[in-house]
Amino acid sequence: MLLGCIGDDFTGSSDLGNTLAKAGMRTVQYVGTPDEPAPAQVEAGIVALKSRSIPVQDAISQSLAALDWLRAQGCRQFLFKYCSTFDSTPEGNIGPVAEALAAALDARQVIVCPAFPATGRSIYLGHLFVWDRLLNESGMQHHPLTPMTDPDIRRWLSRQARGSIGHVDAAVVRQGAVAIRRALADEDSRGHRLIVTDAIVDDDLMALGQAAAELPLITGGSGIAMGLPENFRARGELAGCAVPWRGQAGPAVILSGSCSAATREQVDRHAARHPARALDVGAIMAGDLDVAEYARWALAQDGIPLIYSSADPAQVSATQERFGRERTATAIEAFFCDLAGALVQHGCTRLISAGGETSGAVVTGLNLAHLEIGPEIAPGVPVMRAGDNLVLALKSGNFGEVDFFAAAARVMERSS
Ligand SMILES: Nc1ncnc2c1ncn2[C@@H]1O[C@H](COP(=O)(O)OP(=O)(O)OP(=O)(O)O)[C@@H](O)[C@H]1O
Ligand SMILES: O=C(O)[C@@H](O)C(=O)CO
Repeated sequence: MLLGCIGDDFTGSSDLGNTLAKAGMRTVQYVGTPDEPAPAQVEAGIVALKSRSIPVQDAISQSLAALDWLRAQGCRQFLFKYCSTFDSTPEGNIGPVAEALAAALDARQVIVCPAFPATGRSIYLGHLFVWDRLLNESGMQHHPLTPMTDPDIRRWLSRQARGSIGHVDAAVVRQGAVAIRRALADEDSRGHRLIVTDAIVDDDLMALGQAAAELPLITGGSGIAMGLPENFRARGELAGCAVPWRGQAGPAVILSGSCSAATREQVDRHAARHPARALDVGAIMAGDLDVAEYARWALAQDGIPLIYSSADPAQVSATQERFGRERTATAIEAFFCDLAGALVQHGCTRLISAGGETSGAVVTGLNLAHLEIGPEIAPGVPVMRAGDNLVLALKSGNFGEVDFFAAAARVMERSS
């Protein structure tokens, strides 16, 4: 294994898998840190954790355990993948995990770059934009678990990190890899270990990737991985032949727990054309919803059934005030976890899930060890094979066009 990656959630890890596989690396996503060695042909391994919204110390220890395993597989370069909207709280977990990984690897000049231009995320003068909106005006200020209220990534990160934060701005990034390397070294000599780098378009990310060829640790969204495969290719280290992909027919079901603006639109569009049931969160909290009945309902439908808890910010706030933020999230996720298990047990072969935490719960309910990366459905969302008769699509909250769910079901059937 050449490149060892640690993802702080499951959809984000599949987003990264998509980028690396498209760029020609043989990539496997692992569900948590494996107990066994990886097969020799894996070139990029992604250990998907569910560490974005857990206590800081737990996120650090899980990430360090993942790092140990990746090192034991022979990796020489490591990537910590977090959200392109920098989802985190003033306490963490991005800064503390990045610093712990850097300390373990004795890494300096650690790039911090959540940019992902294909989905509208760019960084200019340290500020994160989602299309033409600053992060804190993009809808992310209403996120149920990690409301993002500050668009200045340097300032937000400095609240989480022990060390000071450096910055390489767009004017330097535009000059290419040599200038970036020089600027990273300058920031390092000023004592900054974590260094936010601007990136507006894919070319910026390719230049950053080239500049990072010899760096042990890189952190960011999936965009920062775009330029890395080329470094391994240039050294003649990639096998270079694609792994064949087989599509999957059979019953498809959608589970959506994301409350993002994009997902809510996708839910509305899909529900207007296909069977759909909204979950009553109060009934989940009271333990009154029968998972088996929902699974039976879904598998008896024509079309592509959708079961969702997705709700608008006012409903989410009201629910959280009534039941508590953590308790609500945990109960909804537990419901989706059990429902995913029941659906697959009774014949679902194409399972689509929306939301990172939700997808973490779904994958946990399926007891999977690893996922093979397949074709792209939308920027940042691949199909993944999870066994002989099961494929998954794990959609990050804000990704995908308005008809994403139907498109996903179609791409899942396709062989390449
Ligand atoms: N109706 C609701 N009321 C309150 N909380 C909800 C409701 N529906 C879902 N949730 C919780 O909100 C959280 C949504 O997070 P999730 O990561 O699944 O989506 P997302 O943040 O939009 O996706 P991503 O992390 O991929 O951007 C989950 O913990 C989920 O359980
Ligand atoms: O980077 C992103 O936006 C996604 O891969 C993600 O992590 C959302 O959970």
